[in-house]
Parts: sequence; C-alpha cells; structure tokens
Amino acid sequence: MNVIEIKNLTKTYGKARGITDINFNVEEGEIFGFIGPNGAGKSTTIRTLLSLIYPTSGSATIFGKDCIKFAPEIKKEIGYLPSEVFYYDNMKVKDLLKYSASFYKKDCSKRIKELADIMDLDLNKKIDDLSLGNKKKVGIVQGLLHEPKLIILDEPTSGLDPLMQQKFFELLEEENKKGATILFSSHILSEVQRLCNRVAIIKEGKIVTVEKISTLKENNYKKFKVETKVPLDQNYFQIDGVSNLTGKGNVTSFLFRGDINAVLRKVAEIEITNLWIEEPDLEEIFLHYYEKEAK
Ligand SMILES: Nc1ncnc2c1ncn2[C@@H]1O[C@H](COP(=O)(O)OP(=O)(O)OP(=O)(O)O)[C@@H](O)[C@H]1O
Repeated sequence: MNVIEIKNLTKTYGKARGITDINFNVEEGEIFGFIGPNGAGKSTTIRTLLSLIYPTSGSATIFGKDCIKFAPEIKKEIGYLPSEVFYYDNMKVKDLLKYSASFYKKDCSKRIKELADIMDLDLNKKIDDLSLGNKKKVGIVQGLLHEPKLIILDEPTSGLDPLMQQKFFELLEEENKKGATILFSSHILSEVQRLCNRVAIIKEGKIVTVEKISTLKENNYKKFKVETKVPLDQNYFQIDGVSNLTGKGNVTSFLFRGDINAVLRKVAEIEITNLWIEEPDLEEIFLHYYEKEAK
C-alpha cells in the first residue's frame, strides 16, 4: 500500500518555479529519501503534502485521502519536522510540548519524557535559552510525541551535532520498526544512504529519478582511475558507457556503466603505472544523474 501518492504535482510562486509535475509514491513501512540541492523543491513538495500551501495543479493523497481536502484528519497521523523551527521563546520546553500534545486525543506525557531522555533535552529550560541544536531537538520531540504513522522530516539534521544525529537516526529506525513510514528530505547524501530504502532525486523542481538505494549502489557504475607515465589524450577513454571523464596530469578518472572488458581493452593498449577500479559513492552517482539531465 502507498502511504503517499503524488500525482503531477505543480506549484508556481507567481512566475517563479516551485515544483513541476512531481510524481512519486512512498510505500507503507518505507524510509524514503527525498534528495536534491538547495532550492530544488523539497520543501515546496513537503509543504504541499501538509496543505501548508496549495498546489497550482496536480494532487497528492496520504493514507489514500486527498492531502488538501482531508488535511485536518490526516495531520493527526503525521509527525512533521519543518526545516526551520520557530517558537514562542518565552515558553518553557515542557509547556510547549504539553501544548503541542493537547492537539492529539491521547496522553503523550510518557513519550515526551522518553524522547527528551533519548535526545538529551532539558524540559525545564526556556525556549529562549536554547541553542539552535537544542531548538531542533524540541522540534523532533514535538514531531514524534504522538507516535505518528507517517513522519515527514524536512532537512532534519541541520544544527544537530554528530552524536545527536546518530541518536536521532536510531530513534527514526526504531519508529520505523514499530511501523512508521518516513519521508526524509536532505541534501546530505551520506545520511540518505545510511537510512533510506528508496530515494527520489529532485533537481530544479523536477524528479530526475526514483530508485532503490541498493540499485543505485549496485554494480551499475564503476569508478576508474588510470595513472599513466604521460598525460593521456583527453578523449582516449571516451567510449560508450563512460561519463564524468576528467584528466588531471597523469591521472584520468571516469565513471563507467557496462561491460568492463571494454575499458580493460583500452587500458591494455597503453602503458599505465597504476589502475584503480572502485565503487562510486552516492555523491558521484547523484552528480552523474544531475549532469545527465543537464545535457
Ligand atoms: N514563498 C516563495 N515565493 C517565491 N518563490 C519561492 C517560495 N518558496 C520557494 N520558492 C522557490 O521555489 C523553489 C523551490 O524551493 P524549496 O524551498 O522548495 O527548495 P528546497 O529543495 O526545499 O531547498 P532548500 O534545501 O534550500 O530548502 C526555489 O526556486 C525557491 O526560490
């Protein structure tokens, strides 16, 4: 079953591009990554899903229901962490969380304490006195205190130190094991790689691809680095399947997809001093997608 279904979703801000014709689904139980550079349209998509802004055209459903028409009902089952959190600074953390919890028809006090313990958050402090990272923690507890079925996180780790990021990821993995579906936007590739089952890559308001992380990382691409005694002709390795070809002095590198014997035959024809064949990291794979689309 799909928890989120996005169909031809478009949002323009006056004449400015927001998102164009976005399509993807998030299945129940998935941790789904939504990745792209700044300004690509991640927040616009997420805000539309939460009916904080209205689409120009297209539609989306959450739990099978239109996300705009049924927004109040759907939101009870969603935990949302916005990319930027704003609070009434004068309140104490525990009062703010109590107030947030009052929107749900269940007692969340035990869960608030558990989450505050995990995230090392002092409930008795005033919001005003918190650092940016601690404010983010308040947002995290606020998003998770009602044990939502769907967790939507917009750039959740900005401001958290590495130890807290780790704890937060463990928390998300636990929520996911308990059955929560998670949509997670980020421009940090390593965290997506670590957490998510599938990703949608967005660029300039359009989806470039939706893939399983395992497929992205599979042997589709190899990274070649060839060192020669003298610099190679720039186009020597320009054969079918080669991309991201760069030469720096005596070292030529490229990504390759296909039968690697084709590359090895080219290698055999020249004098080399060293050869590396590696798995590319996600960053290089994403760059490859971006560049391919830009052509
Ligand atoms: N309120 C607005 N008015 C006009 N343009 C907007 C508005 N909000 C977003 N945009 C534009 O829509 C596009 C997508 O922005 P969005 O914030 O969705 O990107 P993003 O992928 O979330 O980026 P970031 O990681 O920087 O938050 C950008 O070109 C942005 O300038």
